[in-house]
Amino acid sequence: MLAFTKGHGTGNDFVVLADPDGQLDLTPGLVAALCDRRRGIGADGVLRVIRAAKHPEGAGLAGEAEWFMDYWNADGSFAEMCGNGVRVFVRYLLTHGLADGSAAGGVPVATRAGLVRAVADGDTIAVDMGTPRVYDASTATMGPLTVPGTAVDCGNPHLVCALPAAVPLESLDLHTAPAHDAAVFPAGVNVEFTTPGEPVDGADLHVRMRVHERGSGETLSCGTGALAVGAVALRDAGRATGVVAVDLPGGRLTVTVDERTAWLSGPAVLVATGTVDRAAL
Ligand SMILES: N[C@@H](CCC[C@H](N)C(=O)O)C(=O)O
Repeated sequence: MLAFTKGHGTGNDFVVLADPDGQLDLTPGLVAALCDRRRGIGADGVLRVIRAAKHPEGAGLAGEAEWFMDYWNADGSFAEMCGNGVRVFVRYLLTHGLADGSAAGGVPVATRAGLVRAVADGDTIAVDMGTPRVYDASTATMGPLTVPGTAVDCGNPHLVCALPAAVPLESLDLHTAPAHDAAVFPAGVNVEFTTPGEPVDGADLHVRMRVHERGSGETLSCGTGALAVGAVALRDAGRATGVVAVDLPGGRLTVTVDERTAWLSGPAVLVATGTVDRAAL
């Protein structure tokens, strides 16, 4: 039997597996079976909680972070980064006394994209994600609709596409992945579609979005996707810094860009614990 915790950040849901010493034989097949919404637990991805020193990709950061976020997409593929995943991961560490929430500088977490730090404040967990790199123009195509977009590196790859005013966000069929340019995104891409939102108190800009995630399909929320959308919204507004409210089907995330970095914040909760019969998956 395998013990698990289930958590989510604005509806982007994860199976959390505690494997501090790296003894679990976690395979793409097991990840996909756990994430299966009919035959398994169901999730957009798996977060393995493993000591950085015990994971080959985390060992280099073991001096700075005790824990490595071993993130897997629902189809069993890896991703370099997951913004909502980090927030749920830190919620797990704090709930289980595995990290000090009052530590100066926040809770450090090693990821495939490097070290991030998170700060908890009640229901909200904010992560210093570093400044996203807005770097290229490209397109996404769905059937007859081709939408120009902007490539953004948040540790993982994103393509942010502003919809024409005549195409409502709700009208998109994201059951299948939008086609993208493999020359720009050789490792695949997460595609965000955006439309402007009404003014929101406390934010300089407001954007609504939906996302098709590499390896997980359409999800209710994507933290790095919101980060990418926030960075493009600020660029398009001619601003170097500011606060962007990003509304997704699963709720609101806030992106705050200052001279040094970019913060991603929003709720992160643990909702269930249990055991799963590995042999029955
Ligand atoms: N939902 C995540 C992103 C997860 C990884 C992504 N699917 C990829 O393959 O890059 C988030 O909250 O950032």
